[in-house]
Amino acid sequence: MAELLQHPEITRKACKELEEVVGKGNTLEEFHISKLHYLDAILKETLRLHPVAPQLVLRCPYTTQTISEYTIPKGSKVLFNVWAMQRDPEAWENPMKFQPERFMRDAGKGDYRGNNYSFLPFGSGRRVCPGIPLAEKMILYVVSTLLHFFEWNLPQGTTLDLSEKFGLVLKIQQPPIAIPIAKYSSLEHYL
Ligand code: HEM
Repeated sequence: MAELLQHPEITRKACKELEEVVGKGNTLEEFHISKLHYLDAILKETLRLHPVAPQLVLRCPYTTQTISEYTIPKGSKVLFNVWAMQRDPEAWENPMKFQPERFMRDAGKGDYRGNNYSFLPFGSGRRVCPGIPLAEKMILYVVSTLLHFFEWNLPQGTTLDLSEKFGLVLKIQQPPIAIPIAKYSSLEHYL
């Protein structure tokens, strides 16, 4: 939602997709979700720039391992800086720009199962997040519903600060305040 508040053109495209797939004023149902390709690309781009677990979960090898020219001694604590990997200019064009279209052009780039080492928002390997199907559906469902029924604006005279607060879980430093305006006058859309 914070990235969308910063990018009105992207929000307009997402709302247009919702109107085409769900229909003006219709309730979003589970079967619509797989048809929301642009919203899916928005989710992927958000998880690329703002991975929930920026360093994944600590790994600790049982035996000494050699990977390329690196030796990782048994018992080391290994963190993967996914935050940096997902902003690597060698892997991503204009890495600092919020551009959902990059995932529309190349669907393989947005594989959540950890096969593309430049994009690991849910981790990889045997400890990969088992909640991917639920997370993917629920985030798209909630964000799409918020966009389909409300127009969102920043309070007048305010700007959004997307600075992050690092930790095991990545958070936004200043939680954004946004004002919803109902798109429909009839109460039945909101009950
Ligand atoms: C946006 C939503 C979510 C994100 C970004 C996310 C991300 C992650 C990440 C990065 C890991 C660590 C993977 C690794 O180190 O390789 C993880 C682990 C895990 N996630 Fe999620 N997750 C999400 C939602 C969920 C949901 C909805 C569930 C359950 C319903 C869930 C259950 C778990 C569990 C149980 C683990 C530990 C797996 C293990 O260590 O074997 N997650 N998640």
